[in-house]
Amino acid sequence: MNILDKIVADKRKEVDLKKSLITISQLETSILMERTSISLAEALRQSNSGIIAEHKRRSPSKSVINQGLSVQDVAKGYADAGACGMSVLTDGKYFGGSLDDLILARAATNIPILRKEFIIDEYQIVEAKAYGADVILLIAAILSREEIKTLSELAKKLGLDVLLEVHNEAELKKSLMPSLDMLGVNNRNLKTFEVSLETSKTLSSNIPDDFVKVSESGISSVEAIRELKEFDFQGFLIGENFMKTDNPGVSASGFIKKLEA
Ligand SMILES: O=P(O)(O)OC[C@@H](O)[C@@H](O)c1c[nH]c2ccccc12
Repeated sequence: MNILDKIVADKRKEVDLKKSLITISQLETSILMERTSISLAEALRQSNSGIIAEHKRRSPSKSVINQGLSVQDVAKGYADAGACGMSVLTDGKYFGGSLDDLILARAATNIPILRKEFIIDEYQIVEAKAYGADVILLIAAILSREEIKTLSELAKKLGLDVLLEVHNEAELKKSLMPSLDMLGVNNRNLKTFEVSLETSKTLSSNIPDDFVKVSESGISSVEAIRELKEFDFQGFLIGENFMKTDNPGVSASGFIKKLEA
């Protein structure tokens, strides 16, 4: 079993357990169900920098990145830095995140927030909305076309944006459908952890213009973003490069200033 299979097997158990403890109707009583979501796709279309800054304490590829920060401070720092959006890891076992992180980030900022999670069930989409997310991630490597359709259509019904993540041409071909807003190319292979920005560059021409293109992972320089922009990418998801520092907001701010200079 590769790491992605393991994560998904654990996630199925976790979701089954949660469903037995808190029903969808209970989730739907959250006052955040009434909140109007902010579109990340729209924000990216209008942004110069296109930075989506991530809160990530640890990861299977890196182990510990930064365990000692308050997610509210990180969220405020990213928003003050001029990040276009924020991504919050909510997986606990492999990434050290939680739904509390999501709701605390929500309380701290008004920029669009992506729930970064391994979504395999409609339950997790209602949960995303109930805890204040604006956007959900769907990962093509772990979903069938039918599942992508059902999940993305539910997200749209709840007013959420959908970022669909691919890593190769087959995943991209199987996934294209109108209920997606953004197409993300993950430069990291989630099965082997290999990272190459070439993945984004190679796949970009196969992504139709109606989707906002996002390049994800392994981005650590302004120069890399300038290159990716030439391939029509408008969004750039950056985690470790900011999170490995003592003050991710300050690093994001310096990065964005340099990019916009
Ligand atoms: O820390 P990085 O290399 O900047 O990567 C951020 C983000 O792209 C990465 O965390 C990520 C992209 N897709 C995912 C899917 C699940 C978990 C994590 C991810």
